[in-house]
Amino acid sequence: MNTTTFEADNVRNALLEKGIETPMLTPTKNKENRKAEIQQHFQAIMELLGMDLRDDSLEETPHRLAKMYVDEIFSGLDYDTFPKITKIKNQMKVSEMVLVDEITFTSTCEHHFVTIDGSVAVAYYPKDWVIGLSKINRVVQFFAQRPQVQERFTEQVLTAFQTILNTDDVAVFVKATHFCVKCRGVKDTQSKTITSAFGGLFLQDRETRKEFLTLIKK
Ligand SMILES: Nc1nc2c(ncn2[C@@H]2O[C@H](COP(=O)(O)OP(=O)(O)OP(=O)(O)O)[C@@H](O)[C@H]2O)c(=O)[nH]1
Ligand SMILES: [Zn+2]
Repeated sequence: MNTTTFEADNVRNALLEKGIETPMLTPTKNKENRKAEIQQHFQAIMELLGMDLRDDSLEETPHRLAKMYVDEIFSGLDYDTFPKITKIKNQMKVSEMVLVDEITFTSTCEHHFVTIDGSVAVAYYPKDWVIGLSKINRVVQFFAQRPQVQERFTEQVLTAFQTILNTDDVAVFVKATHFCVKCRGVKDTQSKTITSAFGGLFLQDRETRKEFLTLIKK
C-alpha cells in the first residue's frame, strides 16, 4: 500500500527529474522480512570475521543491526517516513531571509558504510509559505538517514526545500567529517568537507550569497 504523502511524492519526483535521487530499487519484501534477511546476512558476516555469536554480548548484534539499518539509519530510503510538513501561509509577508544554522546530522557514507558527522545551514526567502522551523531539521534528517555522498545529500536538501516552499530562492551549506577518511584509509583526523548548493537569488545575486555565507560564519 502506498502511504507516502503528496509532499513526499512531489519531492521524490523533483529529485528524479533532476537526476539526483539516490539509486534505489523498489523493495519487493515487507519491512519485517527485510530485517529478518539482513539479520541472517549480518550473522554470516560476523561469523566469517571469526566471531563466536554464542557469546551473549554478540548474539543479538545481527538483530540489532537489522533493526538499526531499516528503522533508523537508513529509514530515509522509505518515503513513507518523509516528515509531515506544517506550512504556514505567508500572511505576515516575510520577505527577508529565513536562516536555520548549525542543524546537526549524522549520515552514512555509501562507499564504506561508516559515519558522516556534520552540520547544515538552510536559508530561504519565503514566497507563498513559511514552514515550521523544526520541519527544516526533519527534512535534513530524512535525507541524512540514507547511505550518502555529501554532494548528492546537499543537492537533495536544496531540491526538497525548493519543492516544499515553491521557490528557487534556497541555499544549503554542509560541513562534515567523514569517518571513512578519519578512522581508516588516510586517517586524517582534522579535515572537514564543505559543500553548498544555491538556487534563485542565492545563485544569481552575489550580494545575497555573500550575506548568507557571512551570517553562517559568525
Ligand atoms: N566525493 C565524495 N567522495 C567521498 C565521499 N565519502 C567518501 N568519499 C570517497 O570515496 C572514495 C572511494 O575511493 P576508493 O578508492 O574506491 O576506496 P578506498 O580504497 O577505500 O579509498 P581510500 O579511502 O583512499 O582508502 C574515497 O576517496 C573516499 O574518501 C563523499 O561524500 N563525497
Ligand atoms: Zn566513505
